[in-house]
Amino acid sequence: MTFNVLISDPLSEEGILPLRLADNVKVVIETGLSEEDLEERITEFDALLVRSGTQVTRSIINKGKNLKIIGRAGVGVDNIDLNAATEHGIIVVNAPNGNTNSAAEHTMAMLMALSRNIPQAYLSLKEHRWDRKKFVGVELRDKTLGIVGLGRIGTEVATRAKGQRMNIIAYDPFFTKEKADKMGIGYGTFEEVIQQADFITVHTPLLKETRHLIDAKAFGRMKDGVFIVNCARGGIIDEDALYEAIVSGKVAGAALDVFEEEPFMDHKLLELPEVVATPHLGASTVEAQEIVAVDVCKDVLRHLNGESVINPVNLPSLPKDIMKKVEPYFYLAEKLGAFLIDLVSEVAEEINVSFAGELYDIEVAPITRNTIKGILKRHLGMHVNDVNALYLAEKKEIVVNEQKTPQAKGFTNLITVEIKTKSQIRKVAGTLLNGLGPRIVHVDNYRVDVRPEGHMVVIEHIDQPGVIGRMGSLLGKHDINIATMQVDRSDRGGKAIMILTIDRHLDEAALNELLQLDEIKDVVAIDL
Ligand SMILES: NC(=O)c1ccc[n+]([C@@H]2O[C@H](COP(=O)([O-])OP(=O)(O)OC[C@H]3O[C@@H](n4cnc5c(N)ncnc54)[C@H](O)[C@@H]3O)[C@@H](O)[C@H]2O)c1
Ligand SMILES: O=C(O)[C@H](O)COP(=O)(O)O
Repeated sequence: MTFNVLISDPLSEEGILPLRLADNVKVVIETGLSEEDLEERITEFDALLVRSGTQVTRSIINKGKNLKIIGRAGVGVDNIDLNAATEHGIIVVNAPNGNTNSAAEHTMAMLMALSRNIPQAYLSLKEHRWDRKKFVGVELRDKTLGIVGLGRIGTEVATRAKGQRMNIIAYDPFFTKEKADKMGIGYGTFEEVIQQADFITVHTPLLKETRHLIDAKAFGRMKDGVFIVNCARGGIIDEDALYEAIVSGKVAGAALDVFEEEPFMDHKLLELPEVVATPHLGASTVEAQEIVAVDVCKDVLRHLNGESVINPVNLPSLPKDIMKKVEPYFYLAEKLGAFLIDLVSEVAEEINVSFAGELYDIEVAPITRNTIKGILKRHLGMHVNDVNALYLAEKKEIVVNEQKTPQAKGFTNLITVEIKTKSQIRKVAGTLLNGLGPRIVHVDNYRVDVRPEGHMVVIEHIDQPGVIGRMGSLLGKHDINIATMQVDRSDRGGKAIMILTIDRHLDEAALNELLQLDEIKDVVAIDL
């Protein structure tokens, strides 16, 4: 099978080599497409690769009938409708580490350009003026740099600004006084940072919570003559409020790499001589572009080839060593879910997934996702996947619970899946046997030992002599060969269960005839 990959923003040619070298991938590069063009083109593609230039809207995602993955060669995913992607089961990956250094260096360049009026002075020279008085700057040394958002880039900026002998004070919801002491920088609340800083630089993502984080009210609390730097995202700073703050003299100057609307040709902020600006160049270095493109292309390839990705955005990511521990359980978990839902004859209202034994100590959320996927696929079809399984369960108003216990009833590991409906509770448990693979070991309260694969029949019957023989002859009459059989009972002469694996699907005629046998109470055909 060949996968079609569309690249709709300029990506480093060296960076996309992994895709070009893959023999199951066809790469198409088409940049500058309008939303309408992309809606039309996207239908034939399995993967879409973008930078910040392409707005991947819900309507584009809706049209992406074959779309399996959207790759962002960079950090910010605010140009991608993540909810729409998740609902459609499309995984979004980014390349969060590749441009950290470049963005931090660009921030420092902007900070210095701002403090020493370099762009304005250069322009003046170009216009044949030798003007020294107009461009007297300020030093960075001993000034306080307020950093809002101390993630990858914020941290790198802090290190570099210390080298400029600046005092740093930072705010981030995940930053503590202890961490600040270790880094040798100051810690403050958002209010403290913006009140104490001579220069403020923002390094948060653009989220609902960070949109206009720096607004007129925030400017009002800052020192007079403060300098502002934004090399993160347009929209974190309210541009109208910034304009007013500069005109009023509250803000001495601003260095901006990013804007609320991009691209643009005219911007009122650029009319102000106190503003220095670049057209979103923070990640635009040869080095960063090569790394982000390689990283994202490799993840796209992994996903298309059915492997786990390294940098998922709409799925929690797991470190490699943990993934190695949980991945072997995915198949068992999905099959347990698929097996159980076929035994349930009403709408599932609650799904409880319990993990025991060695699973007690590991991150089981991805295993739960696979169970839910197995359950939902039965009725919702193949488009259910790891990305949208939990979202779809929530949409169907199914409560999903996850539990853990150290005791595994004699097994080294045990996954128990229980489905509650209005009037039923059914459960199945399975284990991964060392060297022997997955097994179903409990169905309701019966003990069995069945490989969860192929064509199966679950028969609930009364424990009476001859029932197995009658059932066997009936299947024989329908030319259905029994490969394995497991039987267990509640008590002698009581309720019992039979699980058969057979060589072909149990057709309706055979199923109905089985139901005619007096001792047989229920028959379910399951194909895993
Ligand atoms: N100009 C460019 O070309 C360029 C290049 C790379 C990254 N960026 C942008 O820079 C930003 C940061 O990137 P990163 O790689 O450092 O991301 P990151 O995820 O490592 O760091 C972001 C930090 O912001 C913090 N944060 C979130 N909400 C906050 C709030 N309300 N107040 C304070 N802190 C908050 C988070 O806790 C996190 O630590 C992103 O918006 C990214 O898109 C821009
Ligand atoms: O979020 C990012 O990674 C940067 O804003 C870079 O954007 P770009 O890939 O469009 O340069």
